[in-house]
Amino acid sequence: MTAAAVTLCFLLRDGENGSEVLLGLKQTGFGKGKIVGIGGHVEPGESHAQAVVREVLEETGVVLRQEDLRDAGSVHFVFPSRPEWDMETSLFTARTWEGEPEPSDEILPGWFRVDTLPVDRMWQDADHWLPVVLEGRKVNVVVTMATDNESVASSRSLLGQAGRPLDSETADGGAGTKVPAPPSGVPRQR
Ligand SMILES: Nc1[nH]c(=O)nc2c1ncn2[C@H]1C[C@H](O)[C@@H](COP(=O)(O)OP(=O)(O)OP(=O)(O)O)O1
Repeated sequence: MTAAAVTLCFLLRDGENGSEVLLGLKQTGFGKGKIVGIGGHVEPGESHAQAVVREVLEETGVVLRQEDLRDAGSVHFVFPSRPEWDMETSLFTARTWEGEPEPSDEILPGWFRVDTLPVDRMWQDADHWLPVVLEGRKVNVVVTMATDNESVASSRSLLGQAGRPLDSETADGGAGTKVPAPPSGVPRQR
């Protein structure tokens, strides 16, 4: 089965306490209740850049220009127990856009400090690749999920980059998701 083509864009800004990234609480569908990157499926006939500009507009109201996108590589999510969920995800960052993020039916957007990402409320693999992307580096990672479709069975960098999480095989053993208290202002939706 071919992995679905999806795309994510991480908007970055300078906050009072350092760099901040726009993420969002997923309010519907796949990954509901998790804090996720902004993006979605690439439609037939669209480039990945066109798709991410459209998705960011649909989900947050923010207007991006393709020329302001920075290519940050890709992550292949593999769900061996649910191959129909496999996704090949192109990643972008952006530092220039128009408008302020607004909630949509799908996403409740929010700014998070890059040095304290809400990893306990994200897909468990986020910690394996997102910090690298937000540092401005490119990734090319294959993340294989465990049979619970939540834990990470392994993650492997195809770039052979240095750095512990990306070039190490992990074996989280299918443990359940940790559910700590949510940060204030963002409702828990699990
Ligand atoms: N293991 C994983 N870790 C992660 O961080 N994001 C993942 C992931 N598996 C899937 N995703 C993301 C990638 C993709 O943007 C999104 C797909 O969710 P959906 O099918 O709900 O897509 P969307 O509803 O956002 O797209 P559209 O339906 O096209 O609007 O989930």
